[in-house]
Amino acid sequence: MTHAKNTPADKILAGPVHGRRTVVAQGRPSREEAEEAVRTLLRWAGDDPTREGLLGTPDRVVRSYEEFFAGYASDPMELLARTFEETDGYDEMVVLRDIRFESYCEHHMVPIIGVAHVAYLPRSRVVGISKLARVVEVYAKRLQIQEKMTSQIANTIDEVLQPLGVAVVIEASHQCMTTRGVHKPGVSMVTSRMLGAFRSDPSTRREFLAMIGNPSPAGSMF
Ligand SMILES: Nc1nc2c(ncn2[C@@H]2O[C@H](COP(=O)(O)OP(=O)(O)OP(=O)(O)O)[C@@H](O)[C@H]2O)c(=O)[nH]1
Ligand SMILES: [Zn+2]
Repeated sequence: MTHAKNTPADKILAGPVHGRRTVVAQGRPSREEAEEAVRTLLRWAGDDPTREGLLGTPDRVVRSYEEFFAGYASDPMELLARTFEETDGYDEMVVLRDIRFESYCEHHMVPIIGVAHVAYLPRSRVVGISKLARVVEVYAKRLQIQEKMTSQIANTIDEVLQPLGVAVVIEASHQCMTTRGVHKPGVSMVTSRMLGAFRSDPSTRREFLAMIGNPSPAGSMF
């Protein structure tokens, strides 16, 4: 079997990396096979993949998939490797709120669009704040359910930084519920994972929840 070259998933190493990087390298279809699969779906939808307007579509869809699923090629643990210790004793929570993301429902492969709020209580070192948003991005750019994505983000920060606590809240709209199936536009799903002080200390949790504000009114954001 041939393998496409220089695409994000080609960087994936064979063999599981503690479940963080999903292994698809072995048996990965070629780019041509992926494009043929798109032609099959176009025919399944009732259209003609040889008509002019659709000729370039398989290539575009495969390129889009490289963007949508770029997260399989990254190890989020590595993103948090660089930390800073010169904080002059800063020991309050660090909160990054309203991190917008687009993910994809693993049941229907349609978008999950929302925001993540991420906080941690540093023990002695802090991480560059963009890296928290990058961790969200890596997990979002995979097939997901919201609960798993919420846990993965919190667990990764906890494992690498070993802070006094981690909190992650995600609010998102699932297009599998809004544009198909039960058709309930305006519904958003809210999930949270609290670790360490955020779990054990109600006042820490309250402070975090106050900082991120109330979940947005259903559907107003996405
Ligand atoms: N818990 C959870 N459920 C999700 C998430 N994304 C999608 N779902 C749900 O996954 C379920 C899949 O149910 P199935 O009955 O197997 O699929 P389906 O026949 O397409 O279901 P409907 O969406 O109700 O039409 C649906 O209830 C979806 O709403 C998620 O992030 N978390
Ligand atoms: Zn779905």
